[in-house]
Amino acid sequence: MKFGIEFVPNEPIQKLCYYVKLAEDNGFEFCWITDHYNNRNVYMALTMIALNTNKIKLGPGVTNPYVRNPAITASAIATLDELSGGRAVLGIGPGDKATFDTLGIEWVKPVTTLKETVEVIRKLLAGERVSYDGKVVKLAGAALNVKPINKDVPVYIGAQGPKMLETAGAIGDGVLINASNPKDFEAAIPLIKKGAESAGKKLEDVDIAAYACMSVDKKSEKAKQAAVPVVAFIVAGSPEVVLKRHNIDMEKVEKIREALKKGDFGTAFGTVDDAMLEAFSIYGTPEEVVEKCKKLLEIGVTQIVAGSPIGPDKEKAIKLIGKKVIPE
Ligand SMILES: C[C@H](OP(=O)(O)OC[C@@H](O)[C@@H](O)[C@@H](O)Cn1c2nc(=O)[nH]c(=O)c-2cc2ccc(O)cc21)C(=O)N[C@@H](CCC(=O)N[C@@H](CCC(=O)O)C(=O)O)C(=O)O
Repeated sequence: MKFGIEFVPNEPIQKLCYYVKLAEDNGFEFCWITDHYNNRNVYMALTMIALNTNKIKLGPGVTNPYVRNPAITASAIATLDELSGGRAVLGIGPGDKATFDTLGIEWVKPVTTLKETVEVIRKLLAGERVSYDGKVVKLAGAALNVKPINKDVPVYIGAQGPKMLETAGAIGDGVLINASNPKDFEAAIPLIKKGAESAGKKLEDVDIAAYACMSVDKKSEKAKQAAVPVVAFIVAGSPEVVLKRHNIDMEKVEKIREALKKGDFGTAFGTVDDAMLEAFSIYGTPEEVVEKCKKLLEIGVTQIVAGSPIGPDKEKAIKLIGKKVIPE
């Protein structure tokens, strides 16, 4: 079981560098930086982190094929790979509709767009001059001057929907699934397997990462309370099929959605119940978290990504996970 860590670049990058170095020193193998237009730039964050670490693999977790031309993303990843000494990974997903509505971007054929984007990025990173006349992606003789150290930069697909999961199995070296509970992986893994096999691969060729809301502390109740705000947002953004899978009280979901819209965080967070916390987070003492991680491993998850909030105290949580959760 591999362990990754996720950071949202919503605080000064120097602070993120400190946390990622601490994570590297505590046995985390992957660092994933989220990509949303309104936070600090993902590639500037990754550059600073690369210069302040020397082992941990790092990349966007996840970017999308709409806000940058594929050649720009390929150039950024090649540059990151060169300056990190071959440690770049590319996490890319379909992006989210709310963002594209805000930016006036049309969310055209997300599955097709992602497939074509990943195909041309791989060709560019392999040093090819690329002409491509796809349904969405068009290139006419594009080529990079910068060469990645690793010609096969691993590509992880951020996916949740069934078609996207199948596509991820087919085109990805890994899948990053925003989920924390075995039930979600029971549903996802057969789809990833189907996609992998349709591309002549085996399921074992795909790194299945649980991109989890994690909260670890010596005191279980403290860890639980720290997870509440993140779980409120996950509940509000979850599709009905996922909420029903976990028998979440739909009236409470509506109450949370309304409260978040109004900025009434007290009501929103106060409505989060234990069923929601069990469904959408991995929280507790290190011992409790180890048991929850074991269940994910049994179901076929191969990487656990400690996502926000990581713990009530990030620094303590990173050390606790390193010492008591990540196997020697
Ligand atoms: C497109 C969407 O895929 P989805 O995987 O469910 O999208 C939800 C999220 O995965 C997506 O918003 C991600 O970008 C969210 N996301 C992040 N999004 C961000 O913007 N930034 C991040 O940093 C980020 C991190 C992240 C990490 C893990 C993760 O799992 C997701 C993450 C969807 O609706 N899929 C459906 C329908 C697909 C579809 O549109 N099909 C159409 C079109 C087919 C075609 O495109 O050709 C059709 O069938 O006609 C499906 O998979 O079945």
